[in-house]
Amino acid sequence: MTISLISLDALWQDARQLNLPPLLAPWLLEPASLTARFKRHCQQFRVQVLNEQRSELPAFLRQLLPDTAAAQLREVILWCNDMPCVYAQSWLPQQTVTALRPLADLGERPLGDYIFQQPGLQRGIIEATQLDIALPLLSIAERCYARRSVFTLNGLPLLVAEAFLPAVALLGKTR
Ligand SMILES: C=C(O[C@@H]1C=C(C(=O)O)C=C[C@H]1O)C(=O)O
Repeated sequence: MTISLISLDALWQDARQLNLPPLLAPWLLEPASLTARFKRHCQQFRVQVLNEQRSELPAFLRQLLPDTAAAQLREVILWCNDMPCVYAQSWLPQQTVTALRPLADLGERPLGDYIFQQPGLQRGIIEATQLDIALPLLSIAERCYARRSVFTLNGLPLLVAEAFLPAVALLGKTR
């Protein structure tokens, strides 16, 4: 069984009910595409793919993605002006990837650039938590705020989780 680089098994709560740090709150609560928000804040934005493979869904995600046996796991770093800003972990159920072929070979194309263009996109509630993120290759070992939500595209689900790395606080608060 393959596992993700980082386990996001934590106590997740509705982000609107949490007392979030003022500098991070606009990022954690962003209802639209995080990719689009970063592109507004950065001269250079890019996606670094860390891992993309078919995986068994971890038990702690089964309630969020019921009826999902296998999924495509995608782990990326979002870079803004050469600073690592987000570690993202997405779980794309096999039935969703089969129906929406571009999800099968995104490569360095941001997931958000695809899903936010699809008519019929719906987003569930945004949950948030704090958890330890260790990315030795980037010399990162931090307790970070993270968010996650389930998207549905014409009824087909996928889960996106994003952990905000320390560099995000340097990006300022302008929209
Ligand atoms: C869902 C979005 O896509 C972003 C890009 C991701 C990717 O390319 O894997 C993952 C999470 C998001 O930060 C978004 O832009 O909101």
